Amino acid sequence: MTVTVSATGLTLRYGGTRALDDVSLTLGTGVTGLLGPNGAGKTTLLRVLATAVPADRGSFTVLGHDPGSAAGRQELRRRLGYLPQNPGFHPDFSAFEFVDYVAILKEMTDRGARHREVRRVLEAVDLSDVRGRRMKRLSGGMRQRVALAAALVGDPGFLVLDEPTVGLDPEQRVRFRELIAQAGEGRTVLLSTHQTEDVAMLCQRVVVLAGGRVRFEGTPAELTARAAGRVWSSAERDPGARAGWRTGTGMFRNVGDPPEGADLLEPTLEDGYLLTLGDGEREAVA
Ligand SMILES: Nc1ncnc2c1ncn2[C@@H]1O[C@H](COP(=O)(O)OP(=O)(O)OP(=O)(O)O)[C@@H](O)[C@H]1O
Repeated sequence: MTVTVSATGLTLRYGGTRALDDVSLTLGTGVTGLLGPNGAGKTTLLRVLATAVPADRGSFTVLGHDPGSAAGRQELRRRLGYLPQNPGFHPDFSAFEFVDYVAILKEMTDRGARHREVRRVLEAVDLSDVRGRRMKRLSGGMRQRVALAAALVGDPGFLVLDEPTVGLDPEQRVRFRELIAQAGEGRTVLLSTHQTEDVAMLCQRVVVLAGGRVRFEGTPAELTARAAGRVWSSAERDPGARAGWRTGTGMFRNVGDPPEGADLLEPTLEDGYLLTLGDGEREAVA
């Protein structure tokens, strides 16, 4: 993997809360998923990497740019696309006006070139037909796509997406996956999500964060492999299971340390994720 983003010892406190606690990681081109329970520090990490908030300690570089200096920060921001958790929309802006507004903030001063770029990114997210429609009249899924289009303005090398698929219906979610996969070709994309399925379907790499610390960094297959031999079927909930539930077949699916001779099942990425978290943390999983 050619490293494009590298972070060392990132630490950030909010009062008594350590939102990030000595986080080190590396990213390469392609899509990396960031998983973690509520309050794990995902949004904080994305905000730090997007230079929206400085870390108390630690350092990082993005595409060779070090935000430690004003010049490095500016270069980094020029190469960055950021879709925050709650992008603020002016409800009366049209989709075109919203993306154009972001393009102006991204220093695109030539009106003609800027408008061509706005049309290009709206086309990329399949919204050319509704570009004149007011934001307040777009569906939630369309609004998310407008926000993605805005993040894609200027062809950024590093794309940071904070829970981009939240609130989307299954069809929109799949459509969004297509767009993110396309965006990940030749770019570094880091997206946070609570959907282990998004990670299994989309990501080449995955980072698990809990309590502000990195608990896992690797491929989705490696995270899934953590649950190999640790998922089994039984007629009743196995008391030794860390998690267990009756599935649609009527049988229980148990995750944990199986008894002798258990009827083992194929693990999923979600199983590997659950086993990576501690007991208290697992309860916090959304
Ligand atoms: N501005 C802030 N002021 C005080 N505490 C904060 C602030 N932002 C985050 N925190 C705290 O830092 C910790 C990490 O929060 P963060 O939002 O990064 O987690 P998250 O993994 O994104 O959670 P979620 O999945 O719920 O969005 C939490 O304990 C949170 O309450």
